[in-house]
Amino acid sequence: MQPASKRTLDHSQQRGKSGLRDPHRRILMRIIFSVTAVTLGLFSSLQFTAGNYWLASLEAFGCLALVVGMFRIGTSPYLRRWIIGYLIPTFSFLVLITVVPKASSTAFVWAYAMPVLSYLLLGKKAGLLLAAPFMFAIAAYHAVMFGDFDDPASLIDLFNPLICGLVILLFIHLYETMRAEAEDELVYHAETDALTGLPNRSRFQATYDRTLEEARRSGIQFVLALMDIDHFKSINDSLGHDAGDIALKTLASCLVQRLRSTDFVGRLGGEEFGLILRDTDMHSAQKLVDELRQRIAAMPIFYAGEKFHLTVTFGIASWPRDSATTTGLYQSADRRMYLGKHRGRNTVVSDDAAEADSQHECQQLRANNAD
Ligand SMILES: Nc1nc2c(ncn2[C@@H]2O[C@H](COP(=O)(O)OP(=O)(O)OP(=O)(O)O)[C@@H](O)[C@H]2O)c(=O)[nH]1
Repeated sequence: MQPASKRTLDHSQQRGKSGLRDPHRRILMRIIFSVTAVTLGLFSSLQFTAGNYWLASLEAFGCLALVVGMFRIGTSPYLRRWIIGYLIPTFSFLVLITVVPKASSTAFVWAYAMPVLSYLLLGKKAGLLLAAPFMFAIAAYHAVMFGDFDDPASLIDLFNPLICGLVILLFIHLYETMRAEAEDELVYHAETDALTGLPNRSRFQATYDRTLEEARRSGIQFVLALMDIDHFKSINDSLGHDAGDIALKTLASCLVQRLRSTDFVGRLGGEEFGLILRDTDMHSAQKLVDELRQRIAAMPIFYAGEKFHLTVTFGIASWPRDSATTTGLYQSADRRMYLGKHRGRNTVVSDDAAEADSQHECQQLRANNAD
């Protein structure tokens, strides 16, 4: 079965893209923009001095666009468009200086830089799609212009740069494939709870923060549910730590199976789990969470020929009803979960009035737990 965490990732976070991660792409693009802007600025003033006014204006315009890009690239939501918008004219320019008459005879070496840049900035698939046509154009031009197919010495001269280009493309493709896989693997382990396969606390927190940002933009409400296993210590104490581990794993797959693909579940630590229920009001969430609670209570857990059951307590809070901030919402759900424990466990607490009445009970319980 696919690991639980993979099935709970939202689309925006699914991995599969290769190349550098966005923050690194932005840094690299800013450096590339600034170097190109300085170069174009210099060339523009030289062309102006030489009297080539149209070329000077074109280069000055390019320089200006890049300066704007330097400021926008850090936060622009259209990073990919900026990259493509930069690479296509740059590669076209490199093809141009290769094919214009009396240009440098070694200008074709720029073709080797194309796959490096486009793979790093766009990833494997888009990188190949963008670099290959430009490299092919340069190779075709060389074959037509300098290939004397009757002269073996000329053919060797032609094949050397062609084969070198192919080798570079092939190795960058292989390297990027392996690098992207290794990075995905690392990120997966850094964000995943090893026992249950669920997203761990840091991944949950990142998703929770992002959900709130999205909810602020869209105005669509969501519910945060915190869940804690009841008397888990006694399971460990009576049946052993392995039985406790089996219980955690069984519980994790139950949560993943029951929730919608748009919802998100993570293990926050120990026997505590967090659930983000998107596009849901408090009434529907309470119904769903209570069904979940009953399902968990009825679910048999098998260990070493033994069958046992466990129960859980939920505290739930709704955005924006209970709080408009991540911290406030979390505190609200956490407070209610503690109240549920205090009221005898195996329950779902979402009631504000009851909560207000019992603030001091909760504080007392926390103090006891701290002791
Ligand atoms: N088997 C197992 N036990 C764990 C793991 N992480 C935490 N625990 C145990 O979970 C237990 C938590 O106990 P408590 O915090 O006292 O909570 P509880 O017994 O569930 O009591 P209430 O929450 O008040 O209902 C401890 O015994 C921890 O050792 C784990 O990964 N595996």
